[in-house]
Amino acid sequence: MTSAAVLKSPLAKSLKVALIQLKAGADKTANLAKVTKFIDEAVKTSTVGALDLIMLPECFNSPYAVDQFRNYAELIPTGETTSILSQLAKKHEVFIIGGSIPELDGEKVYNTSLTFNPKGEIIAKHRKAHLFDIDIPNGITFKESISLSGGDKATVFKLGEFGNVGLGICYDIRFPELALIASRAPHNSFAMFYPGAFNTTTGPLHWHVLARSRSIDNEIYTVLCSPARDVEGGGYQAYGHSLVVDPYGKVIAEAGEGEEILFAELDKDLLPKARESIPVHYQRRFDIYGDFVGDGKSKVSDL
Ligand SMILES: O=C(O)CCC(=O)C(=O)O
Repeated sequence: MTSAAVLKSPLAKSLKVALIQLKAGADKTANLAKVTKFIDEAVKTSTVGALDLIMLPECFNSPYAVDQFRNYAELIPTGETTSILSQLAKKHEVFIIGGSIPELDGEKVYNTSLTFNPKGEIIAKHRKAHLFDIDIPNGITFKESISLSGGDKATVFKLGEFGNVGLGICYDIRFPELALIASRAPHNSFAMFYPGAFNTTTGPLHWHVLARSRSIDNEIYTVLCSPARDVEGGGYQAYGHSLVVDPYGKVIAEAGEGEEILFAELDKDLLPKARESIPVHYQRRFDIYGDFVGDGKSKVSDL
């Protein structure tokens, strides 16, 4: 570890974010109108000053249901959701991490997250790589692979002047490798963003622990945006609790269970402080456990 390395933050400028924790129903037009309303409101009511980035939850334009994904799936970039998010990013001159939507590509459907820059251009596209196939007796059974295909790359991209970030979707957070790839050289990301819809069984068990673990493992920010709980709607019950965790692993912002806009500021100076005081970032022993990033074998999207 050199002091020069410690002083250089991968986050060049503090980042002001809003997470939109909304409830999506069966009516896609209503879902998209709600997104527009919430984004307008976030810009107007921000408690952290002018926003740099707005994030949406997983599956914000459709129900989260394996028998519904194909009905709501859109082509990218020609579909209506892509077009609406692009216009909103441009109108408000912010980055938008567009949660995720079902994407149609040939015969396949993916769970896909797009990021737009303040000009409304797509700068990242992540297809959920790890599909949520679980079976917890007396808890929850879900099998995304019935109707979805998995992506085949880790996603890391440049968030303009702020620096690099990594992107995963929900169940992807359980696989620490994506965050490790993003946070290590040559990518040196300052944060992982995960739109996610945990549920009322695995949410209380793992949501906070996983977010804090990704932050502590890599000394980065971890940002999770969930749909709101939908008790009356009766379908899949999202956990809520959208979350921002700092590079020490401390929760700095957390939503409740209902619809809400959560604001947070990612302080650029905290990240090098965390790495300086607990220098695990510089103490890794790839000579002992191998180096799947350094050996060039990881598949990462182009920046
Ligand atoms: O990992 C979990 O417990 C929940 C994952 C999930 O809901 C998803 O991948 O959409």
